[in-house]
Amino acid sequence: MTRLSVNINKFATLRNARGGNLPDLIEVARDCERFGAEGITVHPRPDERHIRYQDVLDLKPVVTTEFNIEGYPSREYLDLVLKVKPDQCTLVPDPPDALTSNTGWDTIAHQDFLREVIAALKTAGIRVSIFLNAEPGLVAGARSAGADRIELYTGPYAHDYTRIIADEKFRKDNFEDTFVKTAAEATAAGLEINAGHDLNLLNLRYLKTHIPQLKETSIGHALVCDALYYGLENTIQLYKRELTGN
Ligand SMILES: CC(=O)[C@@H](O)[C@H](O)COP(=O)(O)O
Ligand SMILES: NCC(=O)COP(=O)(O)O
Repeated sequence: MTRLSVNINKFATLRNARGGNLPDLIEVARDCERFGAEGITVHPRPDERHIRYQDVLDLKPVVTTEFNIEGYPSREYLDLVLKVKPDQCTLVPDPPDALTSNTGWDTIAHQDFLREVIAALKTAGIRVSIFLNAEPGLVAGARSAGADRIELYTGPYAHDYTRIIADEKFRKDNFEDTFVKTAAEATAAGLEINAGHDLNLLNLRYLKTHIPQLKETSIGHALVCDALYYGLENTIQLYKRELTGN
């Protein structure tokens, strides 16, 4: 089974736009779970452009499925997650001014740093996933750093999706030899696999079909946009249907 973890960053973007508490993130998280979400993901960025550190503290007692906190392992991030102790931390190499996450870790160059951070989080009983580009050669470094999971950065997959499904040579070079091979390497190394970034109702089923061992997809931007048209409950059900194949 592949869990759908709803990333609620963009609900916080809307809330912050007016300075009040509408939409109320606590209600959003509760409703997402009531509508079928199997996890809640947040990504508190240093500038608190959407999710604020206080939101993370407020959400902790509310989330009853799986709580996944993404972020760059700065001192502030680590102090927060070691206080909150979520089910999972997903480490991303984003600089503070990143518009969004747009690359994964160099698990070789950052091996010592990742190993130290991951050890501290696992000592606190937190599962650790690290954001990874679909490059099979990076998997060994993720394993030796002590990660429990990798999260495949699916931005390039989403960008190239229509060519991937239409062009056999392009598909081999940009999906089979990257995403599928990286997933196979990770499974062989004993790592579980998450995926996320720019996944949507168009491209999700194909990814799940070709990487059936996916444990979790965390989806936010497109899901929130779809919810504006289809409603949140219906949208969550539509995304889950793409993961179950029904
Ligand atoms: C790690 C990842 O791909 C997403 O969590 C992404 O970072 C979303 O962040 P924004 O909502 O700030 O774009
Ligand atoms: N880890 C990916 C995530 O949480 C949401 O990414 P996106 O769907 O907002 O691109």
